Order: sequence, then C-alpha cells, then structure tokens
Amino acid sequence: MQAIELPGADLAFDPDWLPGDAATDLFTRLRHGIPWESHRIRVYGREFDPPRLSCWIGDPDARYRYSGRWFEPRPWMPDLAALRDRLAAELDVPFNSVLANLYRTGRDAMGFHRDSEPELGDAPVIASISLGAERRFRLRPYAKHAVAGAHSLSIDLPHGSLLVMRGTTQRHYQHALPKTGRAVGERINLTFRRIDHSSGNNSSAITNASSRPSRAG
Ligand SMILES: O=C(O)CCC(=O)C(=O)O
Ligand SMILES: [Fe+2]
Repeated sequence: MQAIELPGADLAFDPDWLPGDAATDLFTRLRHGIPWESHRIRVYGREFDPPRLSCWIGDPDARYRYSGRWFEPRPWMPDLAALRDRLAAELDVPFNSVLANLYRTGRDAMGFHRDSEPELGDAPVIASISLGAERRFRLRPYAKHAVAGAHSLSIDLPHGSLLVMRGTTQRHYQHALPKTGRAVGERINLTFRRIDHSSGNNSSAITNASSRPSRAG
C-alpha cells in the first residue's frame, strides 16, 4: 500500500491489490452473481433511478440508510466473504457489509458525497475495490470542514486496485465517480464498511440529508 498525501485526509492505495487474472475472474462472477438492482432514491421530494446499479450485502444487522431509505442487507456470497476476510486481516477492521455498484457505461456515475452516515461512526474506514474499466475517482474539500492546504485530487482506479479512506477523510472531503465521455466498459466497485448501530445517532438524519444532495447523480 502506498500513502497518498492529501491534507486532512488519510488515503492508501494499492494499484495491484488483486492480480489481473484473479480480478478478471472475480469481475465475471460478480457481474453474473450479484442481484443488481436500482436503489431508487428520493431527491428533493422526487423519486428516480440513480445512474448505476447497486446491491447492499452484509451481516443481517448491518442495515444501511442512504438518501433517506433503509436498505436491508442481502446475505454474503463466498467471493465477497473472502474479500471481507482478507481486508479485515490486512486493515484490522471487522467489516460487516459491502456496497456493490455497477457502472454500466461512462454515463453511469456517482455524484459528490461523503460516506458520513452516523452508523459508520466518526472516522470510518472504507475499503474500495475496483474491477473492470478504469475510471477516475475525485476528491474535493468539503467546504464546511475544509482544512488548511486542502485541495482537490483525482485518482485513476484500475482493475484490481484497492483504495482505503480512513480517519478524517470523510469529515474533510467529498468524493465522486464522475461520468466520462470516453467509451469505457463496465466497472464494478465494492466498498467494504463497518456499520455499528450502537454508535448510531438518529438525530443527525437532518444533517445527513443536507450533506448529500448530489450523490444520486
Ligand atoms: O465507485 C466508486 O469508486 C465510489 C463509490 C462510492 O463512493 C460509494 O459507494 O460510496
Ligand atoms: Fe462513497
């Protein structure tokens, strides 16, 4: 893992976390094995399909709230459980859930947001595995909590790579997976997380809603 310097953030990156062949086999199995669905969301009172397909997988108690909706986890599949166990050992974090996203074309994307749901805790560790087409990941300072020297950053996430966001990254930065006009193939992203409802603070639902107006797009 190499550290990526960014003031107020804690980022580590391994472009070759999974060997190419293993990553390709995994992509194929997940592409066909994950029950991809549209996590229809509500933004400013209107419902729509975000530009990607998703699936929330985890332990039975790892319910997840996002864009004002609760998602019940689907059960672990062997491939994802194996990745979870390897990440838990390497990063010393007992991950209990993963959000899988499928970006079908360059038009599929995720808008700027923070992974700041209260049940993730104050300083979540998010372990993000990329498979398939390389896409550009962007970080930008979160205006409300910007630190001295903070700046925007782009990281190209290749097939088989691992990006880890830790510490105050979610507090000080937003991130996004923008659309691209290039002709790109499909990409799967897996973000492993630890949901802890005992540290959840339901009163922050309002802050939460206002902090992520654009994740959908
Ligand atoms: O697709 C990516 O690389 C980012 C996904 C993401 O930010 C998320 O699932 O919260
Ligand atoms: Fe995110």
